[in-house]
Amino acid sequence: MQHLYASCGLVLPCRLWQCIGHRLLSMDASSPTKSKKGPSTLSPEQRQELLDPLLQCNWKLVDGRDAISKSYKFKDFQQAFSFMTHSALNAEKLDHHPEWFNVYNRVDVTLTTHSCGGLSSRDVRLASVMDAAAAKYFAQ
Ligand SMILES: C[C@H](O)[C@H](O)[C@H]1CNC2=NC(N)=NC(=O)C2=N1
Repeated sequence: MQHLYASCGLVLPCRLWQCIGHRLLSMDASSPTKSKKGPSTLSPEQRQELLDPLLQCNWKLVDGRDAISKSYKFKDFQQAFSFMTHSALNAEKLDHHPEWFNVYNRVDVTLTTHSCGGLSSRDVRLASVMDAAAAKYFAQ
């Protein structure tokens, strides 16, 4: 079985995806995310393990801040807005929210964690959720 990872057409074996997902879950359980301190920024090792797959799927590091961004293009406004609705509902469930901009069929997304001032596991999770939503709504 395979998991369609992201809208870039990259297909990761399900086992690899489970490995990344499992890593995210254990980070959330063991890191201060669950404590009053809130999420912490990714370590260099976590960046390599968790961010590299996203950078292969058209996510880019943002100049001048610890954030990632991606521009999605859909067939029309209806699909772009469906993607945004789906992503917004999931962002709310994750209690983690994107910075985004929409014009017609384009949605530009920037992810970072405001409370820790940089990239955390929550951004990786939300990026994965948005890529899965984009695949559902046929981003080009
Ligand atoms: C109170 C609430 O949990 C926080 O404000 C959450 C909500 N969504 C968030 N989203 C993002 N991107 N960064 C945060 O630090 C953040 N914090």
